[in-house]
Amino acid sequence: MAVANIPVLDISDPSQDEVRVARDLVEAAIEHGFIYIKNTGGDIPIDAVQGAFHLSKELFAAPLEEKQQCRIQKNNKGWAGMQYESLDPKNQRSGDFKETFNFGEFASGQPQQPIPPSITHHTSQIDTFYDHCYNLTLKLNHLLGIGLNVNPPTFFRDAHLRANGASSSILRLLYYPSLPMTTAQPEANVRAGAHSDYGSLTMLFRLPRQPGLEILLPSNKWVPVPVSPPGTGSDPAPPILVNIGDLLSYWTNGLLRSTVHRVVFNGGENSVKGETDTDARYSIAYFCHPVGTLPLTAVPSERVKGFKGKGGVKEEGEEKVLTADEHLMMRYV
Ligand SMILES: O=C(O)CCC(=O)C(=O)O
Ligand SMILES: [Fe+2]
Repeated sequence: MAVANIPVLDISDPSQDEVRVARDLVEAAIEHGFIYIKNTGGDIPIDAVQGAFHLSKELFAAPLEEKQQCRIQKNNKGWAGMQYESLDPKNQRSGDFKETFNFGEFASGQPQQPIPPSITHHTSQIDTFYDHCYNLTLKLNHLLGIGLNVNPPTFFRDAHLRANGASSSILRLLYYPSLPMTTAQPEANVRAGAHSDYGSLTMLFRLPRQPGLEILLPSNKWVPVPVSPPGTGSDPAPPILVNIGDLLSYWTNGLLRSTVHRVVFNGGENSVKGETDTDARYSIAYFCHPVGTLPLTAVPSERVKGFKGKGGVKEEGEEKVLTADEHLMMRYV
């Protein structure tokens, strides 16, 4: 059965040539919009990832009232219950079969939002994990700058630096309960409806043998994205899946691809060999956004400027330049 042919890169191996890795990253971002980053603990310690999954299980197992006290707000932070979100409302009859909890950035080690009391003893762990994700996305943004020959190569990295202002970046825990036998109607077959992500980059952590994610190919065919692609089976953790979001695609005139994806119940015709787990599924996403007030001016890269794809930033003087937050607001409506 066909699976997504997404390249696996090792960006934490110091013996690798940085420019070469950066170019491979850019080519994968152009062709697939998705890239696997080998996870050998070099950038994010393996026990930090495992710890985040344990914490996630504790959080979703907390009493309903505790989670309801933290309901998601307009600022996109907090808990959303089953079928609250519908990522593909045109094609879905019911909401996504999932619960989510969104963490915004902490300030001085403290959450800026209500946290279920059951997990308050883990707040510093959440803060640390958020920071690991933030730092890895800075590294990825730097590599994209190098790979696209942006002048200066720190252009994208600087656009995401906390020191330059607040961003809408979110660390999201996701819990997809197993499907009760009695609800096996076709419309219940969606854990997360078809969508593309809004920000610049997303990093996704998954658990071994917990498949379900699919991407839509340019040929309009859905293919599964294996959790552990060839070459990663003996790594201490599955690779981190990185994908390009709508903002970065817009900013690069469509050169970098923001690929539509969804999460389905496994066991269907698209299931990956050896990945047929039917339990509840947990995943963790970090949605990276630039500094909110940052104007999305033309990327100083010949390759980006020379690419005439769909949409894209306006030439100076042509139209109002959007800020990162204005771009996000447009995506919300
Ligand atoms: O859970 C997953 O595998 C993907 C989730 C996702 O695409 C999202 O939350 O944007
Ligand atoms: Fe997504």
